[in-house]
Amino acid sequence: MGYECIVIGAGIQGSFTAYHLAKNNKKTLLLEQFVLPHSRGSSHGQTRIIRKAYEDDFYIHMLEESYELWVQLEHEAGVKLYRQTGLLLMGPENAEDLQLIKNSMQRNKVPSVVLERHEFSQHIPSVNLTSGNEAIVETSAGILYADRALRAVQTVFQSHGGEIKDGEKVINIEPGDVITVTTDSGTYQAKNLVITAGPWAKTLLSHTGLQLPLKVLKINVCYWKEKVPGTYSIKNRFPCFIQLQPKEAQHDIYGLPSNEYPGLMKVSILDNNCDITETWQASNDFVELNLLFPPGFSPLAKASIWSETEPDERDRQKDRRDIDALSSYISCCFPGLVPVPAVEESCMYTVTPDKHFVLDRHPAYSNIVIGAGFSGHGFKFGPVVGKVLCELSMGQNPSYDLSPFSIQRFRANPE
Ligand SMILES: Cc1cc2nc3c(=O)[nH]c(=O)nc-3n(C[C@H](O)[C@H](O)[C@H](O)COP(=O)(O)OP(=O)(O)OC[C@H]3O[C@@H](n4cnc5c(N)ncnc54)[C@H](O)[C@@H]3O)c2cc1C
Ligand SMILES: O=C(O)[C@@H]1CCCCN1
Repeated sequence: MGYECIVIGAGIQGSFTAYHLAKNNKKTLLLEQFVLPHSRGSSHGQTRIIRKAYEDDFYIHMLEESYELWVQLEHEAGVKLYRQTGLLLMGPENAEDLQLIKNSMQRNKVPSVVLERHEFSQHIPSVNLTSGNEAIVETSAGILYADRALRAVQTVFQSHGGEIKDGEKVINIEPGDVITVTTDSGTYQAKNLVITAGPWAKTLLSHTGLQLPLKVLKINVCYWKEKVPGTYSIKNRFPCFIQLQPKEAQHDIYGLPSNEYPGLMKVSILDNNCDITETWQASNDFVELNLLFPPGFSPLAKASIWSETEPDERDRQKDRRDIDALSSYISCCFPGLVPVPAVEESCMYTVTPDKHFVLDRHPAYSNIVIGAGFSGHGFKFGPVVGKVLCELSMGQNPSYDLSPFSIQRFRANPE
């Protein structure tokens, strides 16, 4: 029995693609290697940030629709998926990335409030603003309930006639006018295929003869205990935050208000778009990042903050340098937290050299569509990513200019 479309990978991107296909009356099969729900890819966990604080207008435009589609899913599934908390963005005055974000927010009329240094502690008493930093709050940002969202989108997909087969790993793909997909327990055929395999994208694409510059990084996700429970909680109206660091630090820090584990706040590290591109060609085991801290922080010279990993072997990676860097930051700026992580979890980023996604057709097979390389910031875009991958798969013109997300951009001499 053939399908109009098979989607490989039931993370947030594949699930939303399948959802849109089924809503367009396409007979769709969603294949997932693990039994659902699982925590071995990139879409698990209770929360993700949704924000419009981006440097690029195209992300902000996509997010405008994404917010609407999240609300639509809330109505369809009858569950609450979004909670407005605001996003506190802190960074060195006149830092280029902060200025670019501020400018694009202003250009796109993203609701925000500048917190002057003298009024900062009155509004956010539990955070020490680093000297020489400025702060801005994006008021409409918030959190998405990730696990709940994944369940909701899969349920609505099934209610539109979509079929999910979990616990079935795809082991081969034979391209053609009719594509044959072989799993460890069956063979399926379809006119179209969408590959949204997260950290396993490289392995799956190799069956189609395509190599993309994707790196899989293991991320330590840490939760820190509040000295006084509730200090940084959603109930106390504490926002999500992103701390931009000086360029030389090559990593930024972010956090979400305490919510999922009562009394514990999630604070982790993110890279700040610097030198991953430069180290791309290096065949070392780590992405080399030079860490440099603002005054008061313990300097760590030329440390590797994230381990590159094989997605099936991430638990073997035990690098802790990012945790040391976080402890220093927390001691300095979040005095209400115990600077030793209470819970450590892990997740994976699949990053492209420029941190923009891959949303494109396969260069050799136009009936194979690829969604990959979400580079640690793709969850919030799920509804729109699913929509454009569905449009590409149905042979329609996509609703957005997808040139920032093209495969062509990785070619040494793009035509
Ligand atoms: C710690 C962390 C924090 C993040 N924070 C944010 C945030 O605040 N805001 C935000 O917007 N984004 C955030 N992200 C990014 C976001 O979560 C990811 O971009 C997104 O979840 C990627 O989804 P995906 O569907 O591409 O991948 P995945 O969720 O990994 O899904 C891919 C699926 O494909 C399946 N698969 C792979 N190979 C096969 C095969 N051979 N056969 C069958 N199935 C297969 C996998 O098992 C997996 O379920 C964060 C990510 C991490 C790790
Ligand atoms: O996509 C986001 O908004 C977050 C920012 C912090 C790092 C993880 N991703």
